Amino acid sequence: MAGTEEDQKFCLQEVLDTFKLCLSENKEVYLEHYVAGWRGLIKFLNSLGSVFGFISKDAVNKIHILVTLLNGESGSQYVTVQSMVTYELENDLVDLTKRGSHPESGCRTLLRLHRALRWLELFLERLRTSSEEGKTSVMCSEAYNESLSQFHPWVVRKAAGMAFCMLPGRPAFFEVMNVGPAEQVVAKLGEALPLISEVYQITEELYTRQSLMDLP
Ligand SMILES: CCCCCCCCCCCCC/C=C/[C@@H](O)[C@H](COP(=O)(O)O)NC(=O)CCCCCCCCCCCCCCC
Repeated sequence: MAGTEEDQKFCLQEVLDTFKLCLSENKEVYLEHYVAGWRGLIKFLNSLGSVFGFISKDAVNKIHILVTLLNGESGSQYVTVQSMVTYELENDLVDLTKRGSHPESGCRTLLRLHRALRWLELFLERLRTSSEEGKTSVMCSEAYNESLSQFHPWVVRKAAGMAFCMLPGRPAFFEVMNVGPAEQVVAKLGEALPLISEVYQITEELYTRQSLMDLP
């Protein structure tokens, strides 16, 4: 079925463009574009094969929760991450210390993606500075161990570790990024990373300020 979203090829440029759109003039993070950025990344993950299915399934679930909130009757409160946080906190829509009546709040859902964004930042930086012989599986697991893994139970860490071993080598990986020869991929990564870092940093500061870093 040509033309469906699933069929469209991943393109790093597209993800870059989406992350560019994420920040408003006064440095608020637009939820719509944040979610679209993740959608693009998941397209990439899906093109790597079904061993990554359990990862993309969880990410798709989380995106779905956020999109439902965005399109719901209080959608106007979810335009930016900042407005979402204010709205959910003011209306007691967040389980702050233990899981209760709001297991799928926007705040806790976004926090999971936010933690994964740190992994992405570390991984892409390794990829950008790697040599031709660099092993993507090693870069990926190092980035994971430095970030996301601390939030995952043993069984998830184990499954993730096994999936990383199935990652294609650097040349095939670069090919899937779909932006031309290796030097161009490296240049595009260099463009994308500051944008991803800034979105990460702004969210990190907001969540820290509001004591939302440990949402159950
Ligand atoms: C390219 C290789 C991709 C490797 C992806 C590395 C991340 C590994 C994450 C493993 C997550 C396993 C699934 C389960 C997760 C959940 O338990 C856990 C906690 O949620 P809960 O509190 O609701 O229970 N969820 C999470 O931590 C969120 C994980 C979201 C992962 C999104 C990963 C998307 C990866 C996109 C790859 C893009 C590559 C970029 C190249 C340009």
